[in-house]
Amino acid sequence: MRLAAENLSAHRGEDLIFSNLSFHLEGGSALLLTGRNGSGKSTLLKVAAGLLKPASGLILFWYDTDRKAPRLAEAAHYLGHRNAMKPELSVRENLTFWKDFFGDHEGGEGLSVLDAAAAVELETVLHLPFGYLSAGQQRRMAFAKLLVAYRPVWIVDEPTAALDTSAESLLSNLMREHQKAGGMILAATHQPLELLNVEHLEMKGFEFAAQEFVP
Ligand SMILES: Nc1ncnc2c1ncn2[C@@H]1O[C@H](COP(=O)(O)OP(=O)(O)OP(=O)(O)O)[C@@H](O)[C@H]1O
Repeated sequence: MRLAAENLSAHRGEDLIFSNLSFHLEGGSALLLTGRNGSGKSTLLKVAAGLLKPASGLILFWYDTDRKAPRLAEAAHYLGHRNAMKPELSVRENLTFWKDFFGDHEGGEGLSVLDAAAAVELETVLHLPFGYLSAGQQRRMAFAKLLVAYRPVWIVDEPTAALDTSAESLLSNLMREHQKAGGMILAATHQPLELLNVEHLEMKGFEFAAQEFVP
């Protein structure tokens, strides 16, 4: 498994947020994006997840040496700032929806809804409307969405924001387990995540990008 980003640049509105970024990742490794607020971390993750079109460059993903995915997004889960759960549906209904909607990607199998909830230590609140959970419980449950359907790549934006230290280490541990099973992680964070085989990329923001841009 291999990922290559070549000369990526992206705009938000009129502003060039980053330019000519390149990185390479192998299965089991992680790219950790750091940088001040507004420096472009979420923008880069959205480009990787196929939610924003880059102004230039490409992201390519290979399952093995000679088989390329049509798009990285098809092999990836994306967990953004928002949890993407319906507040009025129960936790079980939300996770069941996502499990059916995503289905498993080749190469692995997602956990059952109960096992995924147990993995984030919330199996006792499956019957509650998602909207009743605390902010930290909601974030943990949103993370369980990554577990119910298999994807080799996890793209996660501030996955542990608003979490207490024990939940932070719980999710870090689940991310390391994903890496040990050969998975890849792209993460933006202000907290230390303690992932394995980490490449760091510090985002600098658009003032810097404008100086660097070579169209
Ligand atoms: N829809 C938009 N239109 C115009 N500008 C935008 C839009 N969305 C974001 N931006 C700008 O793009 C820049 C990069 O934002 P981005 O969310 O990628 O930063 P970030 O590094 O993830 O920040 P944070 O650490 O606060 O999450 C910011 O200056 C932001 O104001």
